[in-house]
Amino acid sequence: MEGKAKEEAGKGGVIDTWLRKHRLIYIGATRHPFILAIRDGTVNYSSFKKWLGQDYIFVREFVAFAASVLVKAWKESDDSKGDTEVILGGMAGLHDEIAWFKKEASKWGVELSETVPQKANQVYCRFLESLMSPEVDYTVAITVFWAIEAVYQESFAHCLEPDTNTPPELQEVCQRWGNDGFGQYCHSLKKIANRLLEKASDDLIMGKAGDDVLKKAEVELIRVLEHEVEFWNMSRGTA
Ligand SMILES: Cc1ncc(CO)c(N)n1
Repeated sequence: MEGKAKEEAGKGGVIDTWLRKHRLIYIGATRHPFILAIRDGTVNYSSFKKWLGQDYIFVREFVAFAASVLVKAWKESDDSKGDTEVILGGMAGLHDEIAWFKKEASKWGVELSETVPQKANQVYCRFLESLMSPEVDYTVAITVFWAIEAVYQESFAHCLEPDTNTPPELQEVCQRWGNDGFGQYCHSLKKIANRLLEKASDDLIMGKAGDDVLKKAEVELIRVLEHEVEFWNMSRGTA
């Protein structure tokens, strides 16, 4: 990152700078018509069930990605900052989430064992798999990790705001990602990502490596947002 960008980032962190820069796609991912339909109570239940089955498959893949991020945190930082605890806490949450998906699927009559990943889901999972490689920098991986969690947090918290018409039977789903604890967790991930991005930016100024890492983190962040939009689109489609 150049001097000016860094100066600006100093005010709210690198991530907020990027979110301002890529605002349209960020809004696209966090205020998608699928989410707006939950929020105004017009959601189509076949879409919801489709999302549920597909997201279960995604989350199982995401667990493996989370494990790869944990390994990177353990390897690359001295962990005096406690990064591994934050990630481990996230993984514990994913463990609960998988149990919750099974319970929810049986409630809605979705047969998880018969659910096949749709195209957008396959593409997103392949993207995650590419980021599990040891070659991928911890800074890039944690930025991606934060973005994936943050999109759901922002999206579902939006459905829980006052004066929304989120159907009572979907409140619990929205609570899962929209609750304050999940918000805190996302904030912790964001702080870790910002710290590492800041460091990459300092390394760049000192003439050390860093430029590649920053560029790649920004590119992959945008890709996450694009994949999230596609994932919502897939869920909304009745095919
Ligand atoms: C597609 C998708 N993105 C993000 C999350 C959550 O964090 C999820 N469960 N599924």
